[in-house]
Amino acid sequence: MARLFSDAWQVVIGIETHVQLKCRQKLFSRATNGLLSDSPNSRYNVFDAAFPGTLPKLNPKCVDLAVRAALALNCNLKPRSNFDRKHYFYPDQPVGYQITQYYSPFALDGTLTLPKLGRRVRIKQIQLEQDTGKSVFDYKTQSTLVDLNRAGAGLIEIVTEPDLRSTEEAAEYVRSLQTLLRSMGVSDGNMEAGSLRCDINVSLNRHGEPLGTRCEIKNINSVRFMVAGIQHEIERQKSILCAPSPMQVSQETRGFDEHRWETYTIRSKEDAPDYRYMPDPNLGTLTLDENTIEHVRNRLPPTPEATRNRLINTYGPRGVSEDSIDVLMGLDSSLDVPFDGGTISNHESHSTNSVAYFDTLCKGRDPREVINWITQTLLGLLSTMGKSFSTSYLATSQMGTLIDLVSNGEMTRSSGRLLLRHILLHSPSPDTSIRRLAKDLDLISIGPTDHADEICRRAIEALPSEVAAIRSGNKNVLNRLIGWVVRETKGKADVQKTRSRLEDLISKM
Ligand SMILES: Nc1ncnc2c1ncn2[C@@H]1O[C@H](COP(=O)(O)OP(=O)(O)OP(=O)(O)O)[C@@H](O)[C@H]1O
Ligand SMILES: [Mg+2]
Ligand SMILES: [Mg+2]
Repeated sequence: MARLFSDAWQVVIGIETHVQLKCRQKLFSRATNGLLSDSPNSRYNVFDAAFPGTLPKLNPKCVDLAVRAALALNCNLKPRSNFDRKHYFYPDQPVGYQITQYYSPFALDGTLTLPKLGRRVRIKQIQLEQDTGKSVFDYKTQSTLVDLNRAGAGLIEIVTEPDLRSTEEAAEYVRSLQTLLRSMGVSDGNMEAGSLRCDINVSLNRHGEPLGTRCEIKNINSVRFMVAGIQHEIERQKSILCAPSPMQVSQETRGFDEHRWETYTIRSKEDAPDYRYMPDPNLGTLTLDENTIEHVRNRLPPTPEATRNRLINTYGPRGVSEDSIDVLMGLDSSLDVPFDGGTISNHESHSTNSVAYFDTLCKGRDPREVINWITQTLLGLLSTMGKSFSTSYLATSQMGTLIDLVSNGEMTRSSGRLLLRHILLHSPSPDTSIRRLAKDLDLISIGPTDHADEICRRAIEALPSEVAAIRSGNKNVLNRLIGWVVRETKGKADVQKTRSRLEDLISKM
């Protein structure tokens, strides 16, 4: 009964995504964009701090990246658009307004098709705007500290029509948008670091009836939180609409409580700030002529879809599964260094790092081995260390040597794993010889030498009753002898080779 009741409701979701542009300098000032590791207030200039008399100057490189995003999302680009002031008073926004494009955004009417669920999501508009600084409340001194490093950084806000119908669709939308923007070199798209943040609008209505009133969950920085926030919002709105004396959902701006996994009221519609939008008199019209747009269009990096197809066609026949290609494509690193978006390159390496890393490693190697090392061993080790994926931990030549040492039997797989772990923990310099390091760490296998034979003989001597059991047909006991050899060689003995060596020796007894 409860199930039938809940199915009567349609879930409607629209998403506003704020994306930090991967540009060296800010949107209207020449200050360099800050990194998370920078000390507070080390990356701003007089304009970002709103000194009187300073004027904005549009950074064409931000425009260039914004145009890339709009083209990748199939938008119509407006030949002329303008900037407006949106007023609100927060300490991390010294001038008292944010410059955005309210009346006339530069891109309209795009689409993003969700690759797995197949739904076409309409993009209502994209606007260029500034980021704010950050305020941090210090409990010790009971005061608010302001960091202006992020103030004035270039953002685009990508707004969908209310086209999404479930948490699955919302999650796939954000993930595919993230992959698209990364592969276009538009943004790091790193949700945890705040370079991609979403406002999620949720409403419920009965099928066939007009849309319900939306509540907006602000500033979501992970897909998990987004899904939990939407789920909670659906239940909350349902309980209002289905109460014994049903009520209307009131329009609200809500937050997501990461500890309680619930949304909570930030402000109601009545308390909504009056932004007093007005055209910014200090900025002229942003003009985008056909030549500029064509120039960007002709040099767009391949879309994730094109890259995925290429990978499947090239490596599929050589045994690499589509699933592992999807894992690889989801690995894009978030670069530590700000990227100067002005240099458009149609080479994938700056944007789809993990793919370029994989392509390079596959030259002369079995792609199945390479994909396993990247998506299983490397990724597994990184997750136990709480680190995120990056191709910068070891150069392709070093990773290549490591893979070769294992493939050609000079090192066991478990020693290779140990070596990789050592490298991740100690970050040796890019010119360190991996073979040398493996030798220094005593990880090079014992080969098919007398030494290996001798250890197997010692195992046979040490475990006479096990040998007797094997000789009388109990083959499983061989594992105990193999275990003994592996322990004795501190994991350097190759298990397969040890097995056949022991079998050979025992059969000759
Ligand atoms: N009934 C609805 N249910 C769910 N989502 C909706 C509904 N109506 C509109 N939306 C979505 O709400 C979002 C509105 O974003 P938009 O930027 O246009 O305005 P805003 O939220 O009022 O402004 P701000 O940028 O200041 O937050 C869009 O993504 C839109 O698809
Ligand atoms: Mg908006
Ligand atoms: Mg909004």
